[in-house]
Amino acid sequence: MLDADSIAVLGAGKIGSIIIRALSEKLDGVKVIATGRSYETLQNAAKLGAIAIRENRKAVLESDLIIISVKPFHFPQLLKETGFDVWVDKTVVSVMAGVTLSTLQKALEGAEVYRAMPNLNAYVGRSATAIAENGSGYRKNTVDALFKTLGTTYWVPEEYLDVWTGLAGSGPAFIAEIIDALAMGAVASGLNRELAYKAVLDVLEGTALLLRARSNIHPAQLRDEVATPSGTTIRGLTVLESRGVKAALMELVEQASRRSREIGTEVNERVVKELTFMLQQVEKNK
Ligand SMILES: NC(=O)C1=CN([C@@H]2O[C@H](COP(=O)(O)OP(=O)(O)OC[C@H]3O[C@@H](n4cnc5c(N)ncnc54)[C@H](O)[C@@H]3O)[C@@H](O)[C@H]2O)C=CC1
Ligand SMILES: O=C(O)[C@@H]1CCC=N1
Repeated sequence: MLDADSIAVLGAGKIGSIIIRALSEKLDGVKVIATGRSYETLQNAAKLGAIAIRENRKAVLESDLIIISVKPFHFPQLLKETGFDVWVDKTVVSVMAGVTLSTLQKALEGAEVYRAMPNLNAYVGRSATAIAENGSGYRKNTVDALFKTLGTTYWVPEEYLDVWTGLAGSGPAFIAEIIDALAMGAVASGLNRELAYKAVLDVLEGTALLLRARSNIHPAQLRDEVATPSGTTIRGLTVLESRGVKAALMELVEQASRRSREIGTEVNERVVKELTFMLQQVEKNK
């Protein structure tokens, strides 16, 4: 049973619209309200089953649970639009990269806050979503049920969220790049693009299924089973080693994770500035 009659998705962009679609299709009797800046965004959200409106403040006031899916650097502007007197007793889940629970708690006074990191594989119900909570856990089961409509959920300490962002949040982009490179290699060797692309996707899906089916064996074991002495695989692996591809992939995740932490610090500074300004305005108008 969901402990929320009405859910708002603030910022119905790429991830927001996938969330709207999943909530509308998979949860019965829940009202989904979506906001966006452009006519196209609102029209798309309405098509996916949401009540699409322009006013963030109204969306928050009319909802029990709010998902924030604007870009991290648009968060201060969003706060300006909602005001800071609307959050008491609301449950808020941010999917913004980097933005910490402490920043959210400061900005959304009186709300119960969660930070989640899904990925675009949610489109096919296969997001690996990490979620961190900040204390009361009042609507934890509801938050879990919502994100299970996108795939698998993992409840983790907040310190893991930036790494999760660098690995699983950004992951579909990294894997897409590798898929493209492998397909291009096949094209360079004479296979047509269409067949090459199909083959890479089959290999990728099959390898993930195989590793899971064999009780999560270490990938190195599978690699060694494939690599015949003096065969084709070891010739290919030698290229990866000589070009430092493994080290590059390790650094890729480290750098992406670091960027998530940096975004967290930068957004916190901007939010504090915005809140200070908003409080000054309130004092002035007294
Ligand atoms: N794209 C991805 O793969 C993932 C993105 N995220 C996070 O989700 C958030 C959104 O990312 P995307 O969907 O990729 O971006 P996006 O740009 O596609 O979506 C953001 C939407 O918010 C709207 N917006 C901006 N300011 C607004 C305001 N004041 N009021 C209402 N709507 C407003 C924009 O017009 C846009 O439609 C980011 O914080 C990102 O870090 C999280 C996981 C995966
Ligand atoms: O690139 C980004 O910042 C966002 C977070 C995870 C996926 N996209």
